[in-house]
Amino acid sequence: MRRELRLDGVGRRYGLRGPWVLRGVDLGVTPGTLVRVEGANGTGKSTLLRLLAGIDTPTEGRVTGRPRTAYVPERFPPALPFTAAAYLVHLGTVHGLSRRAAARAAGQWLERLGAAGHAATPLAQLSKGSSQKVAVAQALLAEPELLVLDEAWTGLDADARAELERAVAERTASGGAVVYVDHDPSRLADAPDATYTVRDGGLHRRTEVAGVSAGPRVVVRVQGPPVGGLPADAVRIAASAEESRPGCYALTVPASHSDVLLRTLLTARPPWHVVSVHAQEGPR
Ligand SMILES: Nc1ncnc2c1ncn2[C@@H]1O[C@H](COP(=O)(O)OP(=O)(O)OP(=O)(O)O)[C@@H](O)[C@H]1O
Repeated sequence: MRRELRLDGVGRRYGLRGPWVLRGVDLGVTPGTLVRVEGANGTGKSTLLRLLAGIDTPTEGRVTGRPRTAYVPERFPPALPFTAAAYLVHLGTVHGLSRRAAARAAGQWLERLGAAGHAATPLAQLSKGSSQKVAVAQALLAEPELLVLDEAWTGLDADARAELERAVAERTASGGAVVYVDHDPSRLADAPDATYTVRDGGLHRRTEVAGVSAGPRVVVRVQGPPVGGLPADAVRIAASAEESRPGCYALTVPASHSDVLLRTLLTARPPWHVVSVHAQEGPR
């Protein structure tokens, strides 16, 4: 993702005389950031996400800077005459992958989400949870620049929920943006770069109270080359980095992002040495 996706003066209402669900919304989604959207039921969160995902257009206002976008809808339409794998390959080619690359990515995502055994199952016969895994896989297949997740964790088992959190961290680490809604306040807690509440048709940015944070964090101590600094992807993932002496850092990261941070450091050129990994203790 090279530039910001922007909503300027965006409004949406359904029908010619329907009430405005959203009005005067200005929002920039910056590359490499995670954005959470909150709000009471029926306030317009899904409406906003559909506009961000580009599957709906505003009644008024402008959307500019659209990157390659993928979307996991609140409700996934499974009644299509495809097996899970055939559906994913088809969508992968729609996203611009070759058939071979799409088949490989489909296999990898079904495996990561614990649904490899359902590759040959017709979509209509999938359980709700497996169907949700396919919905998630179709969005991740082509490594989108912007990933929009509307309650995408709902219905997933614990392993798949953790895998989706890792996938979110991977997207932002590689410079993409992720926007999500989730009913669970602890979902990716501490990880968002910005949180917005949809209220009275408008978008209100939440400012964090200093020192108060909701989710578990991990401190990773690493050692690398004394000059040159941390790999750029690691800087993007870490919530904070303290250099104690040249090349020695203590990185604090939301627990959901620790795997991706470790992988980034260990696969860097040259690789970084991980000295210790432990849960952050005490008040923050
Ligand atoms: N396709 C549509 N046609 C008509 N009205 C719609 C449509 N989609 C949403 N609405 C209305 O717009 C308002 C906001 O709905 P939306 O689904 O965006 O809210 P939400 O915050 O995502 O709700 P929830 O938390 O219940 O999922 C609601 O009053 C809803 O009935």
